[in-house]
Amino acid sequence: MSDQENAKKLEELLKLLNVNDSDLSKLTSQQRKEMNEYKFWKTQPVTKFDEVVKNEGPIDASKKPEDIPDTPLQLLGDFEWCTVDVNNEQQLEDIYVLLNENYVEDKDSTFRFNYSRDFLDWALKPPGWKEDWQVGVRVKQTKRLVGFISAIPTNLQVRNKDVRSVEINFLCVHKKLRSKRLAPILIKEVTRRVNKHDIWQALHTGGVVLPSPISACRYAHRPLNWSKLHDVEFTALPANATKTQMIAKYTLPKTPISNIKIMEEKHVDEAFALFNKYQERFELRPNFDKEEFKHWILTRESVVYSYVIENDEGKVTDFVSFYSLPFTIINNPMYKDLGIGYMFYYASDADFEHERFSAEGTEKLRKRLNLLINDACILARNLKMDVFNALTSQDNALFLEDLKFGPGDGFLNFYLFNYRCFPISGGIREDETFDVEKRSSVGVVML
Ligand SMILES: CCCCCCCCCCCCCC(=O)SCCNC(=O)CCNC(=O)[C@H](O)C(C)(C)COP(=O)(O)OP(=O)(O)OC[C@H]1O[C@@H](n2cnc3c(N)ncnc32)[C@H](O)[C@@H]1OP(=O)(O)O
Repeated sequence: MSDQENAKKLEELLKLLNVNDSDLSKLTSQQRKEMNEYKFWKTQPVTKFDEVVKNEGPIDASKKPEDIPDTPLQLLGDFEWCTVDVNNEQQLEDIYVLLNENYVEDKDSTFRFNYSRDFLDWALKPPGWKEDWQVGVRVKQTKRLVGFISAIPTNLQVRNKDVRSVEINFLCVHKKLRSKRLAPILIKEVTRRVNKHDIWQALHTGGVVLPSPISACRYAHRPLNWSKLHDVEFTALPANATKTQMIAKYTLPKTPISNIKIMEEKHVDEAFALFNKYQERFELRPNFDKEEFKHWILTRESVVYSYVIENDEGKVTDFVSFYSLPFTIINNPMYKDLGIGYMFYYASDADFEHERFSAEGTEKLRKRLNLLINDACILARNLKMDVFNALTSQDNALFLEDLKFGPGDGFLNFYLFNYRCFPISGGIREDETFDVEKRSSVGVVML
């Protein structure tokens, strides 16, 4: 199937997702591949495209850790399993090299994610992380790392239920070993290792359509350095506009508008309480404890940045965080990388008195988020980031257009492994525009 046909199918799927708020049955085998063609996924405990979800909960709840084999799956002769010790500099370097040479690229192979060592150290080692869940495949003879997948623990809240889970990320197979069914083996091996710890559910995201997304969000981009984005062909010059006009359109003030400041340890208790209260509005969200909150949110240079706004009494009324994940620009004579800030978690006390979708509450929140996220964009620009990315998740649809985020080509599907779930709104309408009215009920951000 050509890329164009694939894109069309995805478009249809997204439309269906939007019109069928509580019914996955319309996500039929017409979308992407026939269910039967998912040779691996059709064997896994996931919701089928044509399945009508009646109740939310685990799909297969029959197993116990002792039922799970103690030894890894068989690999082809030339390869061997390894556990990658991310505390070991050389081994972290192995992951870094594998990802930087082989991880996600755009479809024209112009940009590739450039996960830094510090970023990986942050992403792979939250409180409760397990070395055993950083699963690698090496070439027996050379010990070169050619495959990787990771799991980190997370306590998810899916509507009113606590779901002890892992987040799966950084699945990567070396380019030379693609299409050899190594990915399903990595997925099965990480599943085995996680199941041994009596955990049976997982959250993962991806651009690919698999059975079956519980939500789909769209990427949106706010240029911070328009001329560079144009030079590297990330952004085109629209017809009827000049470069000068575009630069002027995206120019931001030199310094933030509010009294926003870096979040410090002393702000954590208040920011954490604010976060917990704010997150209650979402149907899918992580339940962080305070240590996790600190791990994910407190600023780490070049990795994640967080800021608070305090009122006159010194009380934290808002916080915002974004992470830094640059792109490597492949084969560009002028620039090697593109600085990218990604919207992460935020919270505001602007509308706690109202029901989430009331007109009054919405307007108050919209105003406050406009101020907060505009300041976040200014701070990101001052950190030399070239573009600020956000999904249509959370309450983002409230500020995206106002703050000149343009809709991107990319969509992100959210999946729950071994858990049936009604669809969750992803912040896009049937025509894929930002859904300002309904916004999104996805309150988890995956790296
Ligand atoms: C309780 C605990 C449970 C833990 C596990 C929960 C599930 C976690 C699931 C993983 C979440 C990962 C989250 C992230 O990290 S998303 C990021 C994924 N990584 C990349 O895109 C990096 C660049 N690409 C690659 O390295 C390879 O193309 C990968 C490794 C992606 C596939 O390698 P390859 O191209 O050489 O293919 P194959 O011949 O080995 O295998 C083909 C089979 O693999 C299915 N496939 C392809 N891509 C994905 C994908 N992104 N999620 C799930 N499945 C995927 C595909 O439908 C087919 O199955 P089926 O169509 O026949 O059925």
